[in-house]
Amino acid sequence: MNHVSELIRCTDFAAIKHKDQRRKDIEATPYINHPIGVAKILTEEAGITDIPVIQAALLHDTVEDTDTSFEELNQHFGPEVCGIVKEVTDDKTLSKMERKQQQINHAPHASYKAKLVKLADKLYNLRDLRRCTPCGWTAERVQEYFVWSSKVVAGLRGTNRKMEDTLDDLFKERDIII
Ligand SMILES: Nc1nc2c(ncn2[C@@H]2O[C@H](COP(=O)(O)OP(=O)(O)O)[C@@H](OP(=O)(O)OP(=O)(O)O)[C@H]2O)c(=O)[nH]1
Ligand SMILES: [Mn+2]
Repeated sequence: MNHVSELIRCTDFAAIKHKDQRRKDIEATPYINHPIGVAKILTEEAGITDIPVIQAALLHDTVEDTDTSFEELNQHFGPEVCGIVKEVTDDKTLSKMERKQQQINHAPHASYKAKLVKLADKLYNLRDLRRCTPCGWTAERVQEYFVWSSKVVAGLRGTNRKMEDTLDDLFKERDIII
């Protein structure tokens, strides 16, 4: 199958899976805007043309946030895409604090392709936080998310200059020393 239809298949799959999910902003933006935006950062800003990386970006939150299983991803999109999504999926059996710590610990050991998806995910979410504060979040919680993200990004360095430089500007704006 050609690359365009591979990408549309992923977009369609993710849109169906995330259909009842909304972002945490006041406007309750459809959640699918996030994976599509992560894929766009990779193609438009980071210069990535590797199709499995873009597919994984489109699908990256389906297992973590919906009823999707890795078997399903493997069946529909094959082992490479499924493997990248697995690498960027938090273990939901752990507590939130443990999950956050695991992201910091695991980041340096992720594959190059998974690191690309993680960088784009963090960049999207930090820009989103800058755009507006999620419902119920205090300014302190926003700042903590920036500080935690900077620790995850520290383990992803040396992967993509463009995304790392853009992230660094966002950290500097928040007085986070990197
Ligand atoms: N900035 C922002 N984030 C929102 C919004 N709506 C949903 N999110 C999601 O919330 C997650 C960050 O919030 P947390 O409180 O840290 O995590 P939680 O959802 O597990 O409780 C991100 O998940 P994630 O993509 O899995 O990434 P991460 O948890 O690895 O950072 C992000 O995509 C929004 O309006 N603004
Ligand atoms: Mn995400």
